[in-house]
Amino acid sequence: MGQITGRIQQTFARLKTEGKTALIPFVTAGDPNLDATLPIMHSLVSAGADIIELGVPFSDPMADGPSIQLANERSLLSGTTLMKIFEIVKDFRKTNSTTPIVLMGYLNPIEWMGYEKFAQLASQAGVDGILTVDMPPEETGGYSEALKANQLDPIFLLTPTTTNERAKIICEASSGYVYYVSLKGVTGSKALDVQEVAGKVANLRQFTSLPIAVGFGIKNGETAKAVAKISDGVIVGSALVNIIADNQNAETAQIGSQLAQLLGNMRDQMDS
Ligand SMILES: O=P(O)(O)OC[C@@H](O)[C@@H](O)c1c[nH]c2ccccc12
Repeated sequence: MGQITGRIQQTFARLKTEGKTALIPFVTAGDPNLDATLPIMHSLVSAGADIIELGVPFSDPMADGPSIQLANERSLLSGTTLMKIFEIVKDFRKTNSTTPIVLMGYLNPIEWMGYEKFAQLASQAGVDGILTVDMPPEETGGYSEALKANQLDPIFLLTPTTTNERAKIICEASSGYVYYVSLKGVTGSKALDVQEVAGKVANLRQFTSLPIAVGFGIKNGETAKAVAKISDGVIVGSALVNIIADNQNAETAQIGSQLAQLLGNMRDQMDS
């Protein structure tokens, strides 16, 4: 008990020795359908993903913009549940034992299942970290404890309006990495000010030695490269989810290759 499996820590340690920044794609599990998710995950890894953020669909995803809201709808329509997501992760682990998986979502489905049962099943499936958008780190009431007891990293969000006082609390409650939200607004927003983000990330370093990954508004190789220079991880969501939407009636292999094209370009630019 209490032993950290540490796939996330190991990944960041490896990247550090390679002089690279983590590339972290987000897709909603079950989008456009349940069968597509496993091959999509493998495509993302082949294209250079270091960690996969897998969205757990929810009917009222208030932090999400239109693209990911629609992904949530497609996923729920295709019958995605937490239990089915655990099955997908289990299948993924049959051939990939190294790429960390972070489940990303809202508290409601997790509360329904109960923290302890959720944490046990997620861990058994091969999940590594949990990011619950609407869980404030100050009021974890057994949530973080249940995760940690099951070797899961609790990951929390920091935003441009987070005060230093709260940043300290959030960093202390986190393990694995912390997620810096680059701008005010919802997912899939337009412009990200790299200079401003650089200043914020530098400020956060005083509160944590954990890796700091940045998400929101990164949609091409150029921005990915710029953000990679000033952070430890580049998170890309809506740009990938838009590709899934545009190809939702295509063969899964086609979706995978389209996603790999964008992600591979980001990888190349980040590493160059
Ligand atoms: O979509 P963008 O702008 O590329 O940002 C990543 C983001 O989508 C992903 O990390 C995410 C999906 N849903 C969220 C809810 C809250 C915070 C972050 C997220």
